[in-house]
Amino acid sequence: MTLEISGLRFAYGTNVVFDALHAAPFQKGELTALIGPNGVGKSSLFRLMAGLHKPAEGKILLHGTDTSLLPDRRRSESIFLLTQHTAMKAALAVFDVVLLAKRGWQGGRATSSDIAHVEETLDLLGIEFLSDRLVTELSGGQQQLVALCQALVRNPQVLLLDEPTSALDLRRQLEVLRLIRNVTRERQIITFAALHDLALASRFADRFVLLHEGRVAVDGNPEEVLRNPLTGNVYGVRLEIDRNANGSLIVNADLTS
Ligand SMILES: Nc1ncnc2c1ncn2[C@@H]1O[C@H](COP(=O)(O)OP(=O)(O)OP(=O)(O)O)[C@@H](O)[C@H]1O
Repeated sequence: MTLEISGLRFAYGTNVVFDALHAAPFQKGELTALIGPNGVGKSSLFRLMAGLHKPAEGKILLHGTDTSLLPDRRRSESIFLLTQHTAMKAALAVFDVVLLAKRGWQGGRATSSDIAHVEETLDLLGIEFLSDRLVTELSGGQQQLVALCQALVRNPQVLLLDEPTSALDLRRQLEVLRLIRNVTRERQIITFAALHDLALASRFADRFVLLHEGRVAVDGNPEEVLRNPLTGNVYGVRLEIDRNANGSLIVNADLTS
């Protein structure tokens, strides 16, 4: 199974965000970090992939099927988008919002297997102790973990995570990205995460895709992309890349002017 993007053109009115965007196919079991400066189009690309926007031209193909032709229900079962600003406005318990996500479009009562799956997923993210708390009364980071739980419990084929660690503390950022990478491999999901912390992203992503001026500017494994001189140029910084004793990449960024 692959996801392919070809000849994608998309604009908000006269603001052209993508102009003939192409990317090499994305494979199942791979975590891709979607990177680029603010406003480059990461969230817009996610919304296009999730079918919330329609491209003016071009296609997004999942298993060779144009995703814009999939019925809404099929598309929402296959592709899950976790947005940056997940609204947790209903005064429902954590367990119930995750169960609602699990049930999705199905009517009727929750089965014992649904309940077991919700419990397992809360446990996987280490937030089973929040089960009975109202989501409206959680911290920003706790809400982000609940939203991730909603994503994982759905078992999508494509997982789109828009800045999934932005509200998390240092340890949680590492734990959550490790979990996302492991789940991606074990369940053979095609996962994308929009991330701004390139050093953190390089520790867990298989592939970096850097967006710039409506296209893919650099694409490759994290080290290749970070060492490509274009990457620093796109961000308007001088980048120096090193490795620490554990083999993790160190990313030093300096202003060029
Ligand atoms: N609903 C909208 N209507 C009009 N323009 C929009 C809308 N959403 C985004 N844009 C514009 O489209 C461009 C891409 O925005 P997008 O949110 O996709 O960028 P991003 O890479 O996700 O940014 P960030 O890193 O800041 O989250 C920006 O110029 C933005 O101002």
